[in-house]
Amino acid sequence: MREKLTVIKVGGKIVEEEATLHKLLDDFAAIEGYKVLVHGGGRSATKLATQLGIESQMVNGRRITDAETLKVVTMVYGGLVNKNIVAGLQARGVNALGLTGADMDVIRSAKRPVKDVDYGFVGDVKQVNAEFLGDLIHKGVVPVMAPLTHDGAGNLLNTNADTIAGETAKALATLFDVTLVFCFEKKGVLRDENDDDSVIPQLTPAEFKQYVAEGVIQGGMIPKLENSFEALNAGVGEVVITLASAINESSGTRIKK
Ligand SMILES: Nc1ncnc2c1ncn2[C@@H]1O[C@H](COP(=O)(O)OP(=O)(O)O)[C@@H](O)[C@H]1O
Ligand SMILES: CC(=O)N[C@@H](CCC(=O)OP(=O)(O)O)C(=O)O
Repeated sequence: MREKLTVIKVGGKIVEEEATLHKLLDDFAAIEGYKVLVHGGGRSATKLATQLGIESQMVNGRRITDAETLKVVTMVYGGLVNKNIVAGLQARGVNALGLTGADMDVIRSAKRPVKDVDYGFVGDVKQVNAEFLGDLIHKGVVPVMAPLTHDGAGNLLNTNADTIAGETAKALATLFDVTLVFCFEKKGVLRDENDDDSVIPQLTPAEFKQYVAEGVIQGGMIPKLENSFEALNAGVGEVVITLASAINESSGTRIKK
C-alpha cells in the first residue's frame, strides 16, 4: 500500500488575519504523516497594491498581472506570506521549507497565451518536479508552496493558488496516496451562500454543472471545483472543500468523480 500524503490549500481570507492563520497553523501542525501546505494571499496582495496606488483587476478568478503587479505579488506571496507561515510552522515543530515554483525548478509554467484577455505575467503550469518534492517529503521536510511559478527563461509568473494545489497534488499522486483539502472561510460548498449550514455534502460533475447554471456556485468557487475534478481524474484519491478550522474533522463537501 502507498504512503498517505495530505495537501492543504489555504486561501487569502484565512492567511490575512493573524487569528485565523494561527488556528490553521495549529491544526496543520497536528496533521499526522506526510503533508504539504499551499497558500494563496490574494487579499493581502490587493491591499498592498492599493496602498502603492496600483489598481487590481481580476478576470475569471485570475489577477491581471502587469510588471508592477508582478513585483507586488512576488513580495507578498514569495516574501511576507510564505515566510510568516514558515516561521509559524517552525515554532510549532514542523520542519517547513518555503518554496516558489522557481526554487529547485519545482513548478515550471508558460505565460498564459493572449486570447480574449491579456493576463500579463500569469503562468499556466506545465511541469511539477514531483521527484524532488517526494525526496524532501521523505526526509521529513514540509514544503510550503507560494503561488508563483517560473518559465525557465528568467521570468517569475503569478499562478492561481488553487491551481498550484491541484497540480502539486496530481504530480505527487504518482508517488503517494494523496488527499487534497481546499480550506477557506465557509463550511464547504453551500446551497445558499448566505446560509452557513446549507453545506452540500457530496458533489458530482453533473451536479456542479447544474449548480453553476442555477447561479448557486459562482466566482472563485468555479475554478476551485474545476481543479478538484481534474485532480480526482488524474489520480488524487480524495478531494474535500471545507472550513479552515475544520481540516481535521470529516465535515465539508466531498468531491466525487
Ligand atoms: N456555493 C458556494 N459555496 C461557497 N462559496 C461560494 C459558493 N459560490 C461562490 N462562492 C465563493 O467562493 C469563494 C471561494 O473562492 P476564492 O475566493 O477563490 O477562495 P480562496 O480564498 O479560498 O481561494 C467564497 O469566498 C465564496 O464567496
Ligand atoms: C493568477 C492569479 O490569479 N494568482 C493569484 C494567486 C494568489 C491566490 O490564488 O490567492 P487566494 O488563494 O488567496 O485567492 C492572485 O494573484 O490572486
